[in-house]
Amino acid sequence: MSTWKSEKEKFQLMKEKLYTPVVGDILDELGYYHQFLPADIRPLKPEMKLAGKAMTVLMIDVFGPQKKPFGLLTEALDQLQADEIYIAAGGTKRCAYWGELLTATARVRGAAGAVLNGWHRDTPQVLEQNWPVFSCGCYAQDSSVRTQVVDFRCPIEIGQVTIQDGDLVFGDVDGVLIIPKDIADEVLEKALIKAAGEKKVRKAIEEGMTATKAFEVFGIL
Ligand SMILES: O=C([O-])CC(=O)C(=O)O
Ligand SMILES: [Mg+2]
Repeated sequence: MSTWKSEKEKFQLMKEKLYTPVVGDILDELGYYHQFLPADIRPLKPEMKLAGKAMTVLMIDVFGPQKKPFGLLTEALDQLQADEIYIAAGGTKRCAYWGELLTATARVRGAAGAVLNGWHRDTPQVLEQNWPVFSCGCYAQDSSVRTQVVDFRCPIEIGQVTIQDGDLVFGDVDGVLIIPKDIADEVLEKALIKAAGEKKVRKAIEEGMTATKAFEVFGIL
């Protein structure tokens, strides 16, 4: 019996009660050592948080005008589902992979956010939509003559992490974690327990307990 009644409630709970450090600790505990995306993938604003299911997107470099500009980009966007996160990788980051109009398209479909192993552009127009975008930073160079989406809902890799379509994506100011779908519920239940434990440790320390004693008593740091 899980702590949440629906997927929606699960993602809400993740955003309210969990933070990436505590979930990363549980993944380590279970032997999953390579689940954090590289540290240069950051939220546009520190308070942005995202939790949802990966909708994976594969990009490549192209050079010059294309027979089908952007490749399968619009098709990928138009089949995004509620609570999914558009997560794109591939190519050598020669241009923006995301912007104002892509944000609007994904947002009105109920998608939960975007994660790019690349740049975004239209920063003020993305920020005013108040919707979580995580990227390597901003750079306005256009994509139409430099990249294409060649596939989606296929495996992708970012840094040391392999991401399958449907894996859980969890992001906050400290980074972005990929939680493999087969172990996600176990990881989240354990993380909720650890987060509650961390609160107790902090309280004990604030009331005078030494770090050594706290670790001995609670086994958490
Ligand atoms: O063309 C792009 O790379 C993205 C863009 O400007 C937008 O979404 O508005
Ligand atoms: Mg634009």
